[in-house]
Amino acid sequence: MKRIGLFGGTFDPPHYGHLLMAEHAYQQMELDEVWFIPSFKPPHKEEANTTAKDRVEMTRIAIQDHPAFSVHTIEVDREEKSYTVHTIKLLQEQYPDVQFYFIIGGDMVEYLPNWYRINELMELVPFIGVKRPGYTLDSIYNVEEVEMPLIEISSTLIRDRLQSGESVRYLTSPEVIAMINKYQLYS
Ligand SMILES: Nc1ncnc2c1ncn2[C@@H]1O[C@H](COP(=O)(O)OP(=O)(O)OP(=O)(O)O)[C@@H](O)[C@H]1O
Ligand SMILES: O=C(O)c1ccc[n+]([C@@H]2O[C@H](COP(=O)([O-])O)[C@@H](O)[C@H]2O)c1
Repeated sequence: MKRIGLFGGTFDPPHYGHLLMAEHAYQQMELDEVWFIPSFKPPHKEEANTTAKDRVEMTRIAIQDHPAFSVHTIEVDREEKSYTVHTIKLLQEQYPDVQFYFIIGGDMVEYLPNWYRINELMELVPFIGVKRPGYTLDSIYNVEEVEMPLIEISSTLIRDRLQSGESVRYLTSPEVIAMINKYQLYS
C-alpha cells in the first residue's frame, strides 16, 4: 500500500520551514510521496494575503525540484472553508488503496482540540507532528513525532520583512522570492 503524507497549509508564502518538515516526514516515515495542499480559506485564521491561485503557484515553484513532492488543489478547487475532515474523507474515497498521514507543526498540534470534528478526524488518519519553536508536541491526541532541527521561520516573518523592505534571502527559495518580487505579492 502506498504511503502518502498530506501537508496542508496556507503557504502564504511557502518557506524553508515547510520544505524541511516535508522532507523529514518523507524520510523518517518512509513515505512514497508528500502532497502539499494549499487551503482555500484557512479554518482558523484571517484570510490569506494573496489569492489561492498565487499560493498554489508559489507552492509548486517551491517544491519543483523534489521528485516525490507535488501540489494537490483539492481544497482550492472546492472554494470553501478548508476543514481537514472533509479533505481526508474525499481523498480516502478517491484513493482507497492509499495509506494517508497528515503532517502538522507544533502550533497546530497545540490547536488540535479546536479542530472541526477532531475526534472523527483522529479515527480517520494518523497525524505526524514536527516541533516548532515556542510550541510543544504534547497532546491528548496521538501524534507521531518526526525529528527536525528547530526552525524559526514563518510566513508572517517573511511578509513582515517584505513589507519593511528587508531581505528574505535564505528564508525561502530564490524561485519563490522571484515570483513574489515579480508580482509584488506582499508590498
Ligand atoms: N518553522 C516551522 N516549524 C515547524 N512547523 C511549521 C513551521 N512553519 C510552518 N509550520 C507548519 O506548517 C503548516 C502550514 O503552516 P502555514 O502555511 O500556516 O505557515 P506559517 O509559517 O505558520 O504561516 P503564518 O505565519 O502565516 O501563520 C502548519 O502545520 C504549521 O504548523
Ligand atoms: O479542520 C480544521 O478544523 C483545521 C483547523 C486548523 C488547521 N487545519 C489545517 O491544518 C493545516 C495547517 O493550517 P494553517 O492554518 O497553519 O495553514 C491546514 O491544512 C489547515 O486546513 C484544519
